[in-house]
Parts: sequence; C-alpha cells; structure tokens
Amino acid sequence: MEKHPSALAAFESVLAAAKGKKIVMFLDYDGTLSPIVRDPDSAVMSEEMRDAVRGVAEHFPTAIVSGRCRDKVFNFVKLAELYYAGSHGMDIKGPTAQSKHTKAKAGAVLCQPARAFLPVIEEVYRALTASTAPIPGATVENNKFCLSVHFRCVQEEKWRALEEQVRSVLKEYPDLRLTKGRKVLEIRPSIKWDKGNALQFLLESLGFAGSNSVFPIYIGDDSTDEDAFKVLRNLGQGIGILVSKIPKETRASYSLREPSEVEEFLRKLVSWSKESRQRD
Ligand SMILES: O=P(O)(O)OC[C@H]1O[C@H](O[C@H]2O[C@H](CO)[C@@H](O)[C@H](O)[C@H]2O)[C@H](O)[C@@H](O)[C@@H]1O
Repeated sequence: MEKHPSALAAFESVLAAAKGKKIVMFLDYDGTLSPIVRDPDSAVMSEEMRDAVRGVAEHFPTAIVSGRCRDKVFNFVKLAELYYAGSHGMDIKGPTAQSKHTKAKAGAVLCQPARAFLPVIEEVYRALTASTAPIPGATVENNKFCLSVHFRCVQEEKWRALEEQVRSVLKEYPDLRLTKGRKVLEIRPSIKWDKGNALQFLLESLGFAGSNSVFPIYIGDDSTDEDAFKVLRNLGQGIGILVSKIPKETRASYSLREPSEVEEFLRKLVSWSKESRQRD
C-alpha cells in the first residue's frame, strides 16, 4: 500500500488538505460500511457503524452511493438524514428527514437518468433468473435500474458457463452493458452515468458547483468506485479512499483495510470536527 497510505496513519495530512474547506462525505455500502458476506440479503451494517455514520452526517453532508437499489440500501443503513444514490448512482434521493445540509424539499427524488430502461431491466431480470436457474448457487438481484448476477456461491468450475449464459442473454439487449465487481456480474444501461456522475451531481445539488472551498471524501472498495475516484482526481479536489486489504491498481489516494477501519476513520473525523468547533 506504499502508493496509497493508510488514511488513518496519514490522518493529519488528510486534515491539512481539508483545512478551511467544507467536507462532503460519500460512502459506498457493501465492503465499505458492511463486510462482504455470502448472502447479499444478509449484508447488514453494525449498530456501531450506523452510529459512526450518523455522527458524520451531523457534521458534514453525507451520501451513500451504492450499486444496490436505493430502497434496499436505505433499509440497511436506516438513516433518514443522508442522501442516497442507488443503482450505481442512477437513482438519487435527498434526505427524507429535514437536514441542515440541504434546502431541497425533504425526500425529493433528485435524479433518475435511466428511467426509460425500467421495463427492459425487468424483462432482463426475468430472462436472467430463468437462464441461470440451472447453475447451483447463482442468484440474480434486481437493483431497479441495474441487475447483479452473483456467483460467490457458485463452484469455480461453473463461473465461465455462468458468464457465457449471461452474455448470451445480453446479446439481445445492446443498450445494456456488463461490468464485473466482487464475485458479481453487473448489468446496467449503457448511458454515460456512473458513481462519478452521481458524485458531481450531488456536489452541484449542495451548491458546490465550481467551488474551490469543498473537500469531497469518497470511500469505496469496488471497481465501480473507481469512477468516483477518477472524478476527484480530475477535479483536483478532495480524496478517494480505497477499502482493501491488498494493494490494487486504483485512482484513490489513500486506503483503509476493512469496514472496521472505515468506522475508526469516520469517528476520528467527527472528533476533529467537534474539537475545531470548540476552538472557533
Ligand atoms: O456499490 P456497492 O454498494 O458496493 O454494491 C456493489 C454490489 O454489492 C453487493 O454485492 C457484494 O456484496 C455482497 C454482500 O456482502 C456479496 O455477497 C457479493 O458477492 C458482493 O459482490 C450487492 O449485492 C450487489 O447488488 C452490488 O452490485
């Protein structure tokens, strides 16, 4: 991790870079706030992590940016004061509770750039569920504007057959594209919209378009989070933090090893913010 030092060990450098700027926090869900588990429906978040995220949201505007469908990730996180960007950022909603960080109407849906794809996603969900059924352990998750075909519980010898099956269904749908995550094949509309666009959209919604006084921090563990890390690099603002135990090619600047370190980082940020409020 030489090139991507620990965000905990380098905490003072992070603070120095953020000095005098408004922090905006972006958090991926699976593998970042909750540990990776075999059953996607059991990827719950601990009470301690919820408490840490709640603390962060009291101090900084905070968004969850996930590949999951928005309702599902909300049901895991259960914090009404956050922004939620589900379906890899293709479904963005503001806080449902009144929040001091937004002037928008509570709970307003802010952006759904792939609305036109809803019927086709439903159709492909049914087709993939049927065509992957003979492969033991394969499951298809409907994430509203995108789909996930999970193979964590599939025997390794069957992975190739599963991918071929998925690709053969997708041949009929040239407007959809396939990307790969952590033991998951992700199918989504071929529109130019990803977690990076969601990050930019949220910064604009919060009134930070073209501002030099904002410091976005994006924490994520998966390949789709790289789109957000790239946006931060291009903007030359804020930092990306990759959650990984092993060194990886990434556009993030820092790393954290696992969700427990994410929690520690969030708590340190809150303590620092409380102390600086007392000093001011
Ligand atoms: O953007 P994210 O919030 O990280 O979502 C990416 C995918 O996360 C989930 O799958 C991953 O986590 C599961 C639970 O730990 C694990 O079983 C699976 O193998 C991982 O790929 C989610 O279920 C997918 O729909 C998301 O696309």
